[in-house]
Amino acid sequence: MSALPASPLSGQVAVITGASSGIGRETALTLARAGAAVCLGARRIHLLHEVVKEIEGKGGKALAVQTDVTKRNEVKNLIARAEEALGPVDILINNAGLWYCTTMTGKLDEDDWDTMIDVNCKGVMNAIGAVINGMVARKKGHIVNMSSECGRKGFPGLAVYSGTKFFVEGMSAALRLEVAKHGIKVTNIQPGDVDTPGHAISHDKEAIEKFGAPKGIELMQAVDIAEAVLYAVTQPKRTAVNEVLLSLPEMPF
Ligand SMILES: NC(=O)C1=CN([C@@H]2O[C@H](COP(=O)(O)OP(=O)(O)OC[C@H]3O[C@@H](n4cnc5c(N)ncnc54)[C@H](OP(=O)(O)O)[C@@H]3O)[C@@H](O)[C@H]2O)C=CC1
Ligand SMILES: N[C@@H](C=O)C(=O)O
Repeated sequence: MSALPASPLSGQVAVITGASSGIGRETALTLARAGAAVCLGARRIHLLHEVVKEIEGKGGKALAVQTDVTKRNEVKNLIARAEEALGPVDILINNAGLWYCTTMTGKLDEDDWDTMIDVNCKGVMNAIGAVINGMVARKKGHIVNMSSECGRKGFPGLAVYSGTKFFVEGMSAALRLEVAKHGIKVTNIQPGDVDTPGHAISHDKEAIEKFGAPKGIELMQAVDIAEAVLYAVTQPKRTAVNEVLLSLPEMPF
């Protein structure tokens, strides 16, 4: 099997949502290292600027745009700024997302339920809506959705979160069939537990104890998922990577 060229994404433009932390941050660094010009969207602009600085320090090209993916106009602005500064968007990484480990009984954290749906579902659709017709017009593009193993089966304590990722999976399966004829690929990345700050936002102590990230087991690292994204977006035109499921060996899926 031939080795990857030194800069397999040279000349390509990638937009990564949720690039201020965790998997999105590592994915931005990884795609930039592979030669892509990257546009980073998230709410914490100061963190995005740090990522841009790190990329530029290594000779890469990057742009930070403060973006709340739940606000459609802000997502359209993200894409417009990317296209203006870097060129047409070749790759969209729909990474922005969050989860609250919480049960659907007892004290109902319904506001958390709403937030997960807004970010993980509507946020993904806002980004797809902002890029898809341009990709169709150019007859090429790649949409990578950060799903989860929770998008493959429901996990107790993560029922609403699982539902959001099932949404991503179902939508992606249909979108993939719709846009294949336009030369657009759709890939879903489905990680198990990854060691990121995302675990810290949950506040339902009982649910966390019962259903939270496993203790005493080495979790995956954000860079592991970023490498999976790189694999998916650097395949030849003749090869479409539809799904990549990544699990903890000690907790096989
Ligand atoms: N860590 C894990 O175990 C797993 C994570 N995933 C998925 O990976 C993705 C990234 O999560 P992870 O890196 O772990 O968590 P982090 O908390 O480290 O990163 C989440 C990112 O999403 C961004 N984000 C959240 N809400 C919004 C919003 N409204 N608008 C724009 N950006 C937003 C955050 O940016 P900011 O706050 O600056 O806006 C941040 O950059 C998520 O989709 C998650 O579901 C999937 C499987 C396993
Ligand atoms: N990090 C997990 C949620 O707890 C997942 O997305 O699988």
